[in-house]
Amino acid sequence: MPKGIFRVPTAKNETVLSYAPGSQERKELEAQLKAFKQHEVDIPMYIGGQEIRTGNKISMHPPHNTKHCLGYYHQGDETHVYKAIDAALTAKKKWADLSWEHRASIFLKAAELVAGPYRQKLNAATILGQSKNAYQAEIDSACELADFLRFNVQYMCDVYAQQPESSPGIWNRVEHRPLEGFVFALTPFNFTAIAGNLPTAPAMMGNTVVWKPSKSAVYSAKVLMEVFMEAGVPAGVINLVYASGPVMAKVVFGHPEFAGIHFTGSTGVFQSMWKTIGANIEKYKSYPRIVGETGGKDYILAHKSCDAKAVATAIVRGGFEYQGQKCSAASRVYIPQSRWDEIKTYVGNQLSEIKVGDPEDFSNFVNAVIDEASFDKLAAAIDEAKASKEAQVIFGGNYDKTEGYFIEPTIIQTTNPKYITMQEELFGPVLTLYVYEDNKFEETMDILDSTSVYALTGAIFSQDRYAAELATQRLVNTAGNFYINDKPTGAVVGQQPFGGARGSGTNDKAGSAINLMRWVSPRTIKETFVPAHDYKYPFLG
Ligand SMILES: NC(=O)c1ccc[n+]([C@@H]2O[C@H](COP(=O)([O-])OP(=O)(O)OC[C@H]3O[C@@H](n4cnc5c(N)ncnc54)[C@H](O)[C@@H]3O)[C@@H](O)[C@H]2O)c1
Ligand SMILES: N[C@@H](CCC=O)C(=O)O
Repeated sequence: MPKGIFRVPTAKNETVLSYAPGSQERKELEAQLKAFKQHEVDIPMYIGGQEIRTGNKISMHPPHNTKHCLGYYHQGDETHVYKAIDAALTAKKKWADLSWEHRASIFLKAAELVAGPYRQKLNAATILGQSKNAYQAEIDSACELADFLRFNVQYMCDVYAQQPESSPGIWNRVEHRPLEGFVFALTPFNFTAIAGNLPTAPAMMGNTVVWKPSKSAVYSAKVLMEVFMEAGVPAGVINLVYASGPVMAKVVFGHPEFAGIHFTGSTGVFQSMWKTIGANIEKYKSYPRIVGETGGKDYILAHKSCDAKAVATAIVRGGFEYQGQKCSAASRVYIPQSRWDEIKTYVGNQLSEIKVGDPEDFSNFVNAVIDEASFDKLAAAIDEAKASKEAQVIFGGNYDKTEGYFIEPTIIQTTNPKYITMQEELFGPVLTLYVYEDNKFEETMDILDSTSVYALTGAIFSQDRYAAELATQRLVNTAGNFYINDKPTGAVVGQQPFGGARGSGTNDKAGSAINLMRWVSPRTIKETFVPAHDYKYPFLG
């Protein structure tokens, strides 16, 4: 037990390295990419500290070079999910009883490993497995992940420090117990940092975890697991399983010790899991915590007073970085008529410079989308727009899956502000734009508010302070992360706590004390120093 009231190191955001030609980090990353490509990796599951190989081997291929095989992972089944739950429950007591400062040390060490010796392994695995360019990998798998780990340690202390008042003669205190049972972490393909955060945040608070990554991000998940083990996460605290989503869901949500789910992914999957949990509610020992950050239909709204070049840059970066596969990516845009020609020219100039291709060639800004299903969905949306009377493809519109799943950055202009792609998440480099009459700014905000079920991120561009304030107020429920004169992507841990409401999730703000609070069950302890010896009220004499 601790013999001091310790202060953890103050968290600071990890510096983003430049990867400029000739830089040390670039040489290291290139060497790591080469090393990963030279031999096929064989990835086991990690359950209770054991490496589990089933022989049911699934091959992994870079989305931008589908003929290349990166290696294999061993697919599990129902029995492995049960094993992982048992391992988590077995490890639980010892882990929950470990003093918090030792848990803190483990995750602070993990952050140092991420920022140091594992940086280029994580970046290279993310570049190859998830088709991110060097900059996108760096801000995700190196910087955001290190930030999650360091800031969460600080927030853990903030949670523990929340203590009640005590009146004379008594001492009230609250302890933040981990949840009873195990936590299920279910992670998406698009951010290695999110895959690292979802199991570690509950674990940091004393929980043990069963973790299933996306099948498209197993390569980086394996490197994450190596980091956790080297940092000293004990056997059974985080168990990495690759079984299909529905198989995982059946076993996990049917288990009486299921204590909570930490999910990031699509809205449809989240809603179906919530229904299953609801249907099973009588099976559980406690009411499970359901934390999910899900889809978005994120917007840019430009006012007639906007800085046109800044809007154009926000469209290009916010819409097309990482192929628009950020939940925060700008995917619907509202532009006033009087500024459209100017903005369109700037967008066109920037897009004409952008190269699409393999992320291992550092000059490519846009790389491949994650898989064939995503490619086909995006290609179909583009074709539909080309054929529609309400829409036209004004930039891009080409696609090709010969070598990898490449979609050209595409802008659809529509005359219908409720056109299908103004409403539904596509999750790719396809953005839809509507030009409104300058005097319909307020009406356009009402349309924006009622067009989509999502409320994740949004941006207003305005040099007119009254218009900026009006939009901030009028659009209050349209985004959990709202930007003024900036693109709606790129939230930084510790600076812009991230998450949305409505159909975009439970808004428990990843990388914040709000999120960590979901992984504890507080117990209030009242101690009375001199207990009463008489039952009578004073006025009874
Ligand atoms: N709001 C946020 O913070 C945030 C961040 C990143 C991604 N996202 C969202 O994630 C989505 C993209 O990620 P994705 O394609 O990996 O999402 P996804 O919903 O397809 O998958 C997420 C995880 O759920 C699993 N899964 C899929 N179907 C399942 C089922 N029927 N039962 C149980 N598990 C199942 C997947 O294997 C994966 O591990 C987008 O909708 C994006 O907006 C949101
Ligand atoms: N936090 C990231 C998005 C994560 C979702 O994919 C951003 O703000 O761009």
